[in-house]
Amino acid sequence: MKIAAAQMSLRLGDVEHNYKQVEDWIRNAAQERPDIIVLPEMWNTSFYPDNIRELADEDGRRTQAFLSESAARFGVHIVGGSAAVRREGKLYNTMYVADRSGRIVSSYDKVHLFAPGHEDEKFTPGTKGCAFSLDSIPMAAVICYDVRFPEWVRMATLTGAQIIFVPAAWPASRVDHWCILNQARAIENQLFIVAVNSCGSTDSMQFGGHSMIIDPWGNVLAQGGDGEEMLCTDIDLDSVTDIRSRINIFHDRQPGLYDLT
Ligand SMILES: NC(=O)CCC(=O)C(=O)O
Repeated sequence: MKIAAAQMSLRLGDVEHNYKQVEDWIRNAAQERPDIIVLPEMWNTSFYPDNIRELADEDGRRTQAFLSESAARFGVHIVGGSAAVRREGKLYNTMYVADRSGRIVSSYDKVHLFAPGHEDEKFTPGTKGCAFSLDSIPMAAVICYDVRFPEWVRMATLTGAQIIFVPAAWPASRVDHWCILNQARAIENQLFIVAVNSCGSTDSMQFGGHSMIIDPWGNVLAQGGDGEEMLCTDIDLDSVTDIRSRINIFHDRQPGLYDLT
């Protein structure tokens, strides 16, 4: 399976520019004939302008139509990072996944909102995880700060996922955490992690890039630098069963003992 990860620089609050840019990137990535294109977090507005409430996509209608139409046009699955979405007057940081027929197969509202950046004051957290299949392969997704919560990523793994996507808008100042956490999540869950960060800067934030495609042994198959870049890599899904047969943590874990309260 071939994965393309779009590490891009987005313009804060410039929704039209960002749509055009994402459209160009999807068109260019499609020339490499990937099975899946993955976008970063909150690509419609960047993370995040003061007037986010006005700019957010009402009911995610435009985002879903755009991802669906792009996926069908280029015959590629799109894990749509996330977009700022307004539903019933509330703001959400929402991922949509479109399969190559153009069907929206999953959506996910970010559950762990980044309180140090006041995301929790503006946005409403999701209440459910995200698991879906593409080409009959089970996969899951979390968004950015979610990756700091190993229990949440383990829950996603226990759905049978072989790949977990982590779109992000992670700052350069903590890019060492980003790399280590993603690698740890791949090793401890014995699956592929496709972690796609933003790069570039806004007035107050420098995003860290260093998107990563990591195999279930923790090997980094592809890694971005600081700037814009499309990572494109083949992954061998057989390695999930191979590694789990060598060290079978899913057989050896003791879930009955994991509540000490
Ligand atoms: N967009 C985010 O969730 C930022 C997360 C972050 O900066 C961190 O966990 O550190």
